[in-house]
Amino acid sequence: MENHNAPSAHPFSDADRAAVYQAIFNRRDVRGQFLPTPVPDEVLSRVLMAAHHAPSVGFMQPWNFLLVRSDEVKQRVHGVFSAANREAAQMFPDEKREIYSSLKLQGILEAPLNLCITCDRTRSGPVVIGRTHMPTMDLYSSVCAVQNLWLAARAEGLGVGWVSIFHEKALQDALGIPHHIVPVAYLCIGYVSHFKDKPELEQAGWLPRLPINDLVYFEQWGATDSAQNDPLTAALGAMQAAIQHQQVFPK
Ligand SMILES: Cc1cc2c(cc1C)N(C[C@H](O)[C@H](O)[C@H](O)COP(=O)(O)O)c1[nH]c(=O)[nH]c(=O)c1N2
Repeated sequence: MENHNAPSAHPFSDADRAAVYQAIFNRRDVRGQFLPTPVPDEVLSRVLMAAHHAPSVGFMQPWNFLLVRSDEVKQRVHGVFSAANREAAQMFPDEKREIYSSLKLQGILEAPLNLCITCDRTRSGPVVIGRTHMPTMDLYSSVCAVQNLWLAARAEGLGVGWVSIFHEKALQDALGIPHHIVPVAYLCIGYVSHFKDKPELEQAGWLPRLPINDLVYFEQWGATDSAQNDPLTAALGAMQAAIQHQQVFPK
């Protein structure tokens, strides 16, 4: 993993670079392995600050961070999840419904900390640099904050699980969020007994990880390198196989 071609101004050592990839490749969506150990404020302040340093369209910073620690509020949110989850199960075809119902899809009550990351779509007025023609960019900015927090949390040894099985209005009401503020992500956060090696949905046979070479196009939509002789295609294929066999980016 040595970076022989790094320009001289490259600020990361090989070890630092490897640590970034380690956080990315060993991050997991955690639903079931939470420990009750509280998250110290020093650690929490670091992951929240990482979220606050995410990119945002027009530097809009449309996020807020609503921390939930009380059992009473968690129970309310869990009720909102349960109602939506019962409806969700009915939406899947018969052959998938049984697996769906067996999946654990949240750790709201077990995680010592819950966090709702929101998007205030009005934050810097109606005209925002970069959002003039694609209005959803503010929502994507809040998602960038989620991902920053998720990776920082992994580096801290904290598990994060994203729960999105809610009626939006019911979640807003449970948390006292005004209806013009979008609850982008409801996250369950805490130390964990272990991180799984693979996504739980992959392990459960729900879906496999897609081959990256089916997703990379050249010059025009849909144009994969079907001859498989492009060096990038070869490198990506080899890397995906190695990751699948845990040969690179070990924990
Ligand atoms: C926008 C969004 C929304 C959700 C999720 C993720 C994202 C990005 N995920 C987690 C998701 O299932 C998980 O990321 C994938 O299965 C891949 O697994 P890893 O995150 O790599 O462990 C998720 N998981 C879950 O158990 N309940 C949920 O409601 C959701 N919702």
